[in-house]
Amino acid sequence: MKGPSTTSPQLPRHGRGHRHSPGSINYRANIDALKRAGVTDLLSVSACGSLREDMPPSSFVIVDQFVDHTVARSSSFFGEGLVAHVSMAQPTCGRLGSMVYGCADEAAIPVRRGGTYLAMEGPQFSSLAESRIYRAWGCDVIGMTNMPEAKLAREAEMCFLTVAMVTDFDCWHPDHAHVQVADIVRVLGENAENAKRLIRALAPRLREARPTPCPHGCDRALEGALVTSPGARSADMVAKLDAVAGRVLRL
Ligand SMILES: CSC[C@H]1O[C@H](OP(=O)(O)O)[C@H](O)[C@@H]1O
Ligand SMILES: Nc1ncnc2[nH]cnc12
Repeated sequence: MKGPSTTSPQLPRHGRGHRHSPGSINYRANIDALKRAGVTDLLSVSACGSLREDMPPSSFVIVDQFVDHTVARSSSFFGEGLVAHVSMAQPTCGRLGSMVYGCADEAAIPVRRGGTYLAMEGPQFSSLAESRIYRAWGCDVIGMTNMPEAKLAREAEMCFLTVAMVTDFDCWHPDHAHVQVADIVRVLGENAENAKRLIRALAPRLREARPTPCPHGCDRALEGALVTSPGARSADMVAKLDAVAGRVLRL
């Protein structure tokens, strides 16, 4: 979501025609490009499996926590020559969460506030044993894309929120067949209109809220996070991170 006087750009993370697998999406390029385009608030709308009986297919869940179980992705903009440690204690933006919840309520879209998203590596779906473990861990929904997206959005000082569109019961439910792509695509199609209504309702609310700083500090996440002393910073890294971290690097 871009600043007050602009429209809301959308970015299909799997590329046009769904060419990128969850593990091969260039998440850093996506977040960097959005930051350069002036985006301040990022709503991640994602198809997810449900790990709970009371979050059935077609329901929407406003995710507020993540368990990152991905293993093979670049999950930070920072590293050798420019080290930073941001907090992920509250990985989603509470202000964005309240706005989305209000919009869903007004638009009579069934939505649940709060849920933990298990990010798996994929691209294969989970085994029954894995699905049962994630349920035992207290996770609510499962997907393959929101990590490292949420971590990178935090490093880029964006307000970030995931709306999980539940499409299936993964493979743990004794009364439901295990998940298949065709079911996900069908349920997504049935819920596309609700997702569009939600986003349309959110845009004007964001425009009203945005002139004020984020009350949860998402837009200041890098303050106090850089540990590499100015004299030891790699000029290359500083140049590369001009959009993501320019605000604090120029201080
Ligand atoms: C097409 S089924 C599996 C695919 O769906 C989800 O993607 P997204 O989060 O972009 O909606 C899931 O994480 C998998 O990547
Ligand atoms: N069951 C599932 N596991 C992982 N990603 C998903 N996306 C939609 N359903 C999913």
